Amino acid sequence: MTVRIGVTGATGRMGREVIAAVADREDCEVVFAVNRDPDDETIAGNEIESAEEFDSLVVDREPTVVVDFTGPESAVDYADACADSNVAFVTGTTGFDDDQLEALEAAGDDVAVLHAPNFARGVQALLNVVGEAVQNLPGYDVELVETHHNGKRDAPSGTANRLLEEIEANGEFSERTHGREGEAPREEAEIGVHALRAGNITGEHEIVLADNHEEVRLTHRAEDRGVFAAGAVDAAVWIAGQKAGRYDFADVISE
Ligand SMILES: NC(=O)C1=CN([C@@H]2O[C@H](COP(=O)(O)OP(=O)(O)OC[C@H]3O[C@@H](n4cnc5c(N)ncnc54)[C@H](OP(=O)(O)O)[C@@H]3O)[C@@H](O)[C@H]2O)C=CC1
Ligand SMILES: O=C(O)C1=N[C@H](C(=O)O)C[C@H](O)C1
Repeated sequence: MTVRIGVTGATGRMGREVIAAVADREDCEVVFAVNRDPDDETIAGNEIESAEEFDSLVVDREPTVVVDFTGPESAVDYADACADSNVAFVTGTTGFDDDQLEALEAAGDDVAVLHAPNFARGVQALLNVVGEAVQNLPGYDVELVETHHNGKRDAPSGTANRLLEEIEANGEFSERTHGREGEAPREEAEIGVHALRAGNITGEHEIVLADNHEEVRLTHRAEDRGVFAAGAVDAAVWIAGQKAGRYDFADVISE
């Protein structure tokens, strides 16, 4: 069965990559690609249509799944529309607040919804090992540095937040300190969190664990956005066979 994919945020950095990744495969196809502000451009042979047409495109083109890389507010709207039309929803969008996350989760009562802040398999591996590193090094200082391009809106990154949850679940920490300025000595059990924004850097996450005699650095560096798009399309093909519920990229990888 060919998985029919609708793409949102089609002319964005990630939307373009998703369309290109689908074009490289034989098990799926793009049935529509929308953007808030479409122009006459085509991407890998796909016309870009207006996001205002989303609801009718979902009915007329019968996608199996929508893949979304936009912004939190629109991702929630798209998830709601998919839930109403019995279409699965995969989103890599980050920067959701608690209410938006709750709304996204609610869509999972009706259809399969997969939300992952990072579709790189290497980040999944990093998530698997970071807790163990923290457990093995009790009392070590932990700092997290994430570096992204100058167009990124949210900070810390969605991936950084996910890594922080993993770190906090595996050690005794007091608080997150976001950057330092002025008289700001390090508190013993704090986790320092630092967001760098520069140029066109695709995405780097580094966790530093150190005491006064040694340091361990766990680093993931995405070389290009194709790695995220490939994971998102893997997730879209995988979710086509799933029942309603909330899923994670780890569910895709574990099969
Ligand atoms: N999970 C993962 O692996 C990854 C996640 N991301 C996340 O994906 C998201 C998008 O990133 P990126 O592609 O770099 O961002 P871009 O700004 O390049 O693209 C976002 C796209 O979404 C559209 N958009 C934004 N807001 C709305 C809205 N309210 N309604 C409709 N369309 C909207 C934009 O349209 P317009 O042109 O009109 O502004 C644009 O086409 C971010 O949250 C980012 O953190 C990014 C990379 C990997
Ligand atoms: O905005 C980006 O570019 C990225 N966002 C994701 C995040 O917020 O974690 C994933 C990746 O690092 C690229």
